[in-house]
Amino acid sequence: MLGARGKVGAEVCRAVESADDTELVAAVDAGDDVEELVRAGAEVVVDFTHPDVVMDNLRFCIEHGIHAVVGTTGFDQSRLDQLETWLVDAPGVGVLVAPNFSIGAILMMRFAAQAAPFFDSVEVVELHHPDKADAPSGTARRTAELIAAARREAGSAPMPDATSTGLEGARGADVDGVRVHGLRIRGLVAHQEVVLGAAGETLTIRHDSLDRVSFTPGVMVGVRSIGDHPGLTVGLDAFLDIG
Ligand SMILES: NC(=O)C1=CN([C@@H]2O[C@H](COP(=O)(O)OP(=O)(O)OC[C@H]3O[C@@H](n4cnc5c(N)ncnc54)[C@H](OP(=O)(O)O)[C@@H]3O)[C@@H](O)[C@H]2O)C=CC1
Ligand SMILES: O=C(O)C1=N[C@H](C(=O)O)C[C@H](O)C1
Repeated sequence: MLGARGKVGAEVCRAVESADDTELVAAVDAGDDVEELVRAGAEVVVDFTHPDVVMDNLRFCIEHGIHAVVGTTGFDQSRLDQLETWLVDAPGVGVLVAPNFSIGAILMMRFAAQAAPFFDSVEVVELHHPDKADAPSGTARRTAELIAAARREAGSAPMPDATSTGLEGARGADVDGVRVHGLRIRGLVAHQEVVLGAAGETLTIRHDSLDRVSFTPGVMVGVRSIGDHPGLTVGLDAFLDIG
């Protein structure tokens, strides 16, 4: 485990230790020697650290032939391309990058993409605890990309928006043409709403992670599956039987 003393890392350590078919061989956090992963013979590394350090961690894992299950966010296309490049020299190694491991969040993204072509307007609102480093959240970024792809494929018209003047940021970030708004509120964990609208109606799809245990079943699916999936996989959907 990389990020073993972090909020999610601590939950993952508990899940790995309490399962019959997995063993926690190394619990590494900031300041610890990453070589411990190799000395301990880790077959799979789970990374819940920080966007600033995750790429160095993954280069280390790939170079040492260790599969990786990555929850850390802050990934854009250039980072994913970099991982693909490193993986060319390590053909047996699998890396899973999943912006959200909770089954509810994965379904929320699916439902949003499915609904998006049926409405004129779609915007994403993500709400998180204020200790979060990245904005928008990885989940919101991925949701917006999926919505944009679904609308492109359906030939949807551009979304209506008459804004011609306003304060910078007031309309959120533009991710692939989809507006994403971020709130950072003490007391929250991880929440997201996708708000869709057409003449005379709106549809709101909301997901709430109320506790970080919501992420661990999905992480365990990733840990058990990644060895059979060499190369880069983005999103846990590929390992779930959800069509
Ligand atoms: N994909 C998903 O389902 C989810 C993803 N996340 C993402 O996971 C990441 C971590 O979230 P969270 O647990 O809340 O954050 P935390 O800050 O609670 O935990 C991160 C931990 O990683 C440690 N760390 C920092 N640098 C290194 C390093 N080089 N090697 C090993 N450990 C290191 C930190 O130490 P220190 O504090 O001393 O710097 C800290 O203990 C974030 O990017 C978050 O967005 C979160 C929830 C779910
Ligand atoms: O930092 C968090 O807490 C979370 N990060 C992930 C993200 O950026 O989407 C997943 C979840 O939202 C919790």
